[in-house]
Amino acid sequence: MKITIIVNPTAGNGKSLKRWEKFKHKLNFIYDFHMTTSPKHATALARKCAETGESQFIIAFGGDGTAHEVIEGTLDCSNCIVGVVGAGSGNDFGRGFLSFRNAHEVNKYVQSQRVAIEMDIGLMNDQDKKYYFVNNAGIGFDAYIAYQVNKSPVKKILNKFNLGKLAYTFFLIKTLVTFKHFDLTVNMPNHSKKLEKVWFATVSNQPYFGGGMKISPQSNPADGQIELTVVHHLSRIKLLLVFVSVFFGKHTSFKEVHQMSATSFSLTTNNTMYRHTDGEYAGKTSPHFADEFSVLPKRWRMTKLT
Ligand SMILES: Nc1ncnc2c1ncn2[C@@H]1O[C@H](COP(=O)(O)OP(=O)(O)OP(=O)(O)O)[C@@H](O)[C@H]1O
Repeated sequence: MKITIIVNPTAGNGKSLKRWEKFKHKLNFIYDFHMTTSPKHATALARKCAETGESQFIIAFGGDGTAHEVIEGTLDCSNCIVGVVGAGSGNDFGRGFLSFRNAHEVNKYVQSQRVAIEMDIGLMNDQDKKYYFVNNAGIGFDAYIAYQVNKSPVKKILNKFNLGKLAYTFFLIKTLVTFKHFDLTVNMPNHSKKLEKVWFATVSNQPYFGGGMKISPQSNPADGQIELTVVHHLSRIKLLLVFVSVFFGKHTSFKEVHQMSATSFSLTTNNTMYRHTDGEYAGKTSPHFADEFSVLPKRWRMTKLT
């Protein structure tokens, strides 16, 4: 089996590279190595490995974005196993999936039988484009905050002082004051629902989002289902309360939080709304045109750690 390590040096605002410099000296096997040079590069590198037809063990070294990109490059590769070393800022992947915590665990896996488990991936399809999501995809309030934080130069400056979360808090408060709700029509295989005054709708493949919030406690990335969480009809103050309770997975007891499980959801908004997939900007909704969210079961293979 060929082993390839793909490192995103920019993940965790550069901390990933520093961690890699120490990590590599503890590895006791032979591997190919690539450093990404731009967004989506990890997908191209992983796809190249997958296309060789050889058995491949590909390790993504970075944050959620890097894990996502490597997985996307190995979709439907039955000879590929993806392993992840979480070295980003949010690292929700490591909360919902099992990832390597240190070099010792990677060495141990390489020396073992290298057992793999098949995992689901989510797909968001609008009229023009497909977007995959490993963790979750969303529309509305949270997507707009993620968009603002990612494009803000302030985030880079604050990250240098380990204060990246302050940027998120700033945009959360700003958006809380200015955000205008939307109406959402949800179509599922056997019923439909109209929800008014919606703050956000999140479709989850695994429980965590936003850097540790357990938004969808019942999600399981290997069960052939995805879960929709819709938060609507509540005041700005109560929304803050919901956000706090999400950290403890207690938000599901609020009557304004709707959760449902299915293999697909078709979501239509009445206004243009920001979207994200795995925390990255994924365009905007078009009013009255549906975005299709579905689960693609068992489409990639992950290290099974014991
Ligand atoms: N050399 C590079 N220069 C600039 N951006 C890069 C480079 N390599 C990868 N990227 C991009 O960096 C983005 C962020 O990476 P990643 O999500 O892994 O780290 P993070 O944002 O710190 O972690 P998390 O998502 O867990 O908070 C990804 O969207 C990826 O496309």
